[in-house]
Amino acid sequence: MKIVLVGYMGSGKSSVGKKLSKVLKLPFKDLDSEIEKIEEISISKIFSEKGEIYFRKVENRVLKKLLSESKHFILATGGGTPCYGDSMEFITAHKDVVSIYLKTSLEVLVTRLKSEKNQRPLLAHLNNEEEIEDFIRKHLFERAFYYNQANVVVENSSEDIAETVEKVILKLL
Ligand SMILES: Nc1ncnc2c1ncn2[C@@H]1O[C@H](COP(=O)(O)OP(=O)(O)OP(=O)(O)O)[C@@H](O)[C@H]1O
Ligand SMILES: O=C(O)C1=C[C@@H](O)[C@@H](O)[C@H](O)C1
Ligand SMILES: [Mg+2]
Repeated sequence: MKIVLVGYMGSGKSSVGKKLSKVLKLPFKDLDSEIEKIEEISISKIFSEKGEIYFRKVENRVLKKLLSESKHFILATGGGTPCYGDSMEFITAHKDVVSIYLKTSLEVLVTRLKSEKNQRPLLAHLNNEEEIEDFIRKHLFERAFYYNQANVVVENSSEDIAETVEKVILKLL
């Protein structure tokens, strides 16, 4: 089985994915880290030096390469992965892939991301909590169309990562 986690920045794909991989004893892959390995620079540098369009093309290509492998794994995607090109179609077309949308409330996303915004190039320019909230509200509204195409939706607005891992496992049974 391949499990693909989708959701907004800060929804917990990387954190939940790592824990889930330990419980299910499946290898964990993070699409952002895979891209950084292949490109040999950080995501922030890809955005600033090569631009977002370049990043989206690489992201789509690396996603397709990973999902075409016969190995089983848990993949944490980037926050924008399903929202560009044919990426979400590609994910849902694979019958050996279970896609899971980690759904997190606007309030919680703002709380989590305000201290981590500088690690995320799309948020780095925002100056205060109000701007962060306004940006995320609009962005999440646009992106929810893609996230909602996932096979399963799991709420991840609590502080407790283990609780979310349990919810995911119950949905997989
Ligand atoms: N219930 C929870 N599940 C996951 N992460 C949580 C939870 N509560 C708090 N966090 C924190 O939220 C932050 C964001 O999580 P994470 O980096 O896993 O998000 P992400 O979805 O991978 O984001 P991105 O799309 O930017 O890669 C982390 O610092 C994590 O510790
Ligand atoms: O939501 C997004 O578009 C992004 C999320 C991160 O995971 C990275 O993939 C990058 O910072 C872009
Ligand atoms: Mg991540």
